[in-house]
Amino acid sequence: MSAVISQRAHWRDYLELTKPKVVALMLITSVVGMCLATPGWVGLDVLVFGNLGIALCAGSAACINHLVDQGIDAKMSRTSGRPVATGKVARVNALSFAAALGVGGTALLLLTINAITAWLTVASLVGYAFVYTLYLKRATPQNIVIGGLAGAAPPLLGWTAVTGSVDPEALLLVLIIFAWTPPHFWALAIHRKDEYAKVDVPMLPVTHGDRFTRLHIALYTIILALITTMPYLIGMSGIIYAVGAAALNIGYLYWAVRLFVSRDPKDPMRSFGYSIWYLFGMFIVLLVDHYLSVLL
Ligand code: HEM
Ligand SMILES: CC(C)=CCC/C(C)=C/CC/C(C)=C/COP(=O)(O)OP(=O)(O)O
Repeated sequence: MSAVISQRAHWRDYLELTKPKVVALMLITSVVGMCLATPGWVGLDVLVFGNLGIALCAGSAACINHLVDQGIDAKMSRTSGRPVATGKVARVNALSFAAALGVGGTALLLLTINAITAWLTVASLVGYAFVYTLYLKRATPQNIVIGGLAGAAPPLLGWTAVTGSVDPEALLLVLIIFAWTPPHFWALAIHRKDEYAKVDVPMLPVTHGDRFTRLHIALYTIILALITTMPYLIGMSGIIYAVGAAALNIGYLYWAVRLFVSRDPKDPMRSFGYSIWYLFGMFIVLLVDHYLSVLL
């Protein structure tokens, strides 16, 4: 009896299906997209309903990822404890949950924000849950490069929630996350290479080896450092951003070089950890610069 009870799904299992920490960082980028879209303050309704709608749709996409990947998740030690992989949350319940989140999020964006934000969010949901998870992930080592576009969308979604239009500054914010995704993910993929090979997922370290992946992490980090200077160069952000971005880039370039020359097996996950702080820091610096530069 106790075994049955311990297997019963808890609300925390449903929360886990939404990949809450990933979605939380996405929401920071969408909030920054909103704030940078206007010289004034963002309306509380846009801030609350816009981010809630984006979060619900992103959570829905993450839940579909758990459903589609049930088989491979169950075979990899990093993911084998996930609620759908273990059977703790039944597939039908996960599917209903994903549908409710997706329909609820889309309706909220349509009713309280605008159509362009709603449809771009749906496109990101479909891009991650279906194009990336169902197809690209299993098809090509460029899976996360192309699929990264869906995860990079939140600052644009935040921007369109405020302006109703797709503008170049918003696309630059997308480009930052797009260029960040390969060094973010490939560091983890180096660490988990054997597991990906075991389940036949063609991640770059599996298909092209460790050295090639480390080189590509370094090249994308250089591209990322160049792209992140653009907000300053085009006058979108000021000196506070320039200094903050430079410091974060020096840190990431250090990790890229270290990863390329070092053989310490702990370094890939250290670099992965830095990637998350890097993106968080970059968007916080964009935000601080946006509000403080009027004072300078
Ligand atoms: C296609 C694009 C991406 C891929 C393939 C990817 C892959 C991953 C993987 C495999 C993990 C490890 C999860 C785990 O520990 O179980 C992870 C963690 C994480 N990712 Fe990404 N990611 C992508 C895009 C993003 C984006 C766009 C963001 C946010 C803007 C993000 C934020 C995070 C965060 C915060 C974590 C840590 C989660 C935790 O500690 O539980 N990722 N990512
Ligand atoms: C609407 C919107 C903004 C949608 C974006 C949704 C979203 C949550 C994207 C997350 C990207 C991510 C964590 C990819 C890893 O998937 P994986 O399957 O390679 O990694 P895993 O093995 O940890 O599941």
